[in-house]
Amino acid sequence: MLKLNNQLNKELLGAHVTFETQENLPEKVIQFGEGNFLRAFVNWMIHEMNKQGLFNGKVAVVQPIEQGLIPMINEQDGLYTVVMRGIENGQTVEKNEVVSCISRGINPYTDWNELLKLAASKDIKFVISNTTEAGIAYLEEEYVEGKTPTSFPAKLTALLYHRFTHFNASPESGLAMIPCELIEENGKKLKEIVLKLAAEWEFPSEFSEWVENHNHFCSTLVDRIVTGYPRDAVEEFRQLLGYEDNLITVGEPFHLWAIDAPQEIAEQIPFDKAGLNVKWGDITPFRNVKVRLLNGPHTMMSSVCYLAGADTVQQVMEDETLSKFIKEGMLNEIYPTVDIADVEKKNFVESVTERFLNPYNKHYLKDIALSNVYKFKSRLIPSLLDYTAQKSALPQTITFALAGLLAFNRPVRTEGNDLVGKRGDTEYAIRDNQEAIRALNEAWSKFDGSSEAVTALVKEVLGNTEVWGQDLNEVQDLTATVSAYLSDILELGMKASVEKLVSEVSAV
Ligand SMILES: NC(=O)c1ccc[n+]([C@@H]2O[C@H](COP(=O)([O-])OP(=O)(O)OC[C@H]3O[C@@H](n4cnc5c(N)ncnc54)[C@H](O)[C@@H]3O)[C@@H](O)[C@H]2O)c1
Ligand SMILES: O=P(O)(O)OC[C@@H](O)[C@@H](O)[C@H](O)[C@H](O)CO
Repeated sequence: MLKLNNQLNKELLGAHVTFETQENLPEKVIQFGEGNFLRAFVNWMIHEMNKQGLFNGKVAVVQPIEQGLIPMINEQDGLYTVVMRGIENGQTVEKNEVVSCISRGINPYTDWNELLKLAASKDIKFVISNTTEAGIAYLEEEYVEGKTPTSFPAKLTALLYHRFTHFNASPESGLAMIPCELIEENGKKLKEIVLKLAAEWEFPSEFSEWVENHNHFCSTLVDRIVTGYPRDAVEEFRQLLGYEDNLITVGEPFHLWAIDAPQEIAEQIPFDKAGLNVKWGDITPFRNVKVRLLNGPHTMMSSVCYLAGADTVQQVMEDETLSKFIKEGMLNEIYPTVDIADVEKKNFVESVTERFLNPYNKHYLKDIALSNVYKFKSRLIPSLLDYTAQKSALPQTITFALAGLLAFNRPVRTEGNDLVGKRGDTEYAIRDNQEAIRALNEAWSKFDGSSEAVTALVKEVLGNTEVWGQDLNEVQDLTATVSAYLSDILELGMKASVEKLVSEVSAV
């Protein structure tokens, strides 16, 4: 890799920025995932605790898949800048901070033994992860001693087994797993897969008992909008910071981490004592409100508003029609399905609206649209079903967004495993899980433009139980309504169709 003269690393750091190196702290955390979010959220928090002398530990970062940022992380001695931009309590926040809690990056595909060695360290207490929703998934695979397993849960199982044997099953050697993946009961799901793999790999039953009794798998819910590397403002940041940093990650000041863990873990990793917004205890209320009222509207806008011409969340919120569309969905359709006190709900919606309008973070709809079929299923279908059950009618804007999702996922061609869609003259990548890609590609390939073909396409896609986990055609009136909206989108274009929808909804 090309080394730049002015690139951030330990040597350069002293000359350019003030910080505490916390050089000799022990590695206490193994972290699966080196992405933008973890660096701007968990690592930023650990850095904050270290600054206050409350944790005194470093993080060894492991790349979960073969391609990743480990070489870049090591090139910069684990250092990178978190750029915080936004409005907090009415005040503009603009902070740049070099985070120094990462000791090193380990590539398990080239250094598996190094990772096992670390797993056998008495200092290690935590495994933190964010491997996207796709990462906590069971994959059938063989265990071959000394060989890097493929999936993240399989890597974790092998690593825990090594620790178990190294410490002769001692209860004190158990770890706390703190996953951040945005799936329901992430900790519980991760544990189930670990135990399933342990049984399949015929590890001794004492290992499973040790996993059960002396390790904790905490379910968590994370919240911070992180837009990542500022790819369209690289020069601006180079000037501002005075050094090159290939790992800058941009995020908003707002942060919330709800962690369901026993008291002893809260004491070992005392985020809240460092003034961080970490809530220990039941995470269910936080999860419902956040996934439905923040991620849900994001997913609605990622297909509909992108095809209507907007590129960023801020542009959506500043456009009269598009913001009405999103607000209608949030306030009148999703809001009644969230079961928490009205005051809290109102506060949350107000803060989300302010966060969506953040003028400093460019949050691209194309990024949010990654895996948007999968996200629609987990972030919007529950609201659609609850609303329909409550009101005996379909939520119009969410239903329209479902039609918009089908339109967004209309391929003009394929490229490797991805599909390519088109907005005007601009092509965009359609990336999703294999079932969704297959279902949409097949359905659109039969489409001949007739009105019967629209209904047939909608029926086929909504009926794909592999994609949705159920047959959505069974929801009263859904097939016909989505078909009508999709016909509008195909005939009038997206912007005019949203205008039509918004005027119909406001007239009711
Ligand atoms: N960016 C945000 O605002 C934000 C906020 C809250 C939660 N999240 C969650 O964090 C996740 C990562 O976001 P990011 O912005 O850091 O993305 P990123 O692309 O920077 O990082 C993705 C990480 O996931 C790993 N990964 C990807 N596919 C994988 C797979 N199949 N198996 C194992 N690991 C895999 C990558 O190696 C990388 O470490 C998202 O899926 C999202 O649910 C993001
Ligand atoms: O990160 P994703 O791709 O799972 O979802 C896109 C956004 O909805 C998400 O990143 C939010 O900004 C985040 O969940 C806020 O905490």
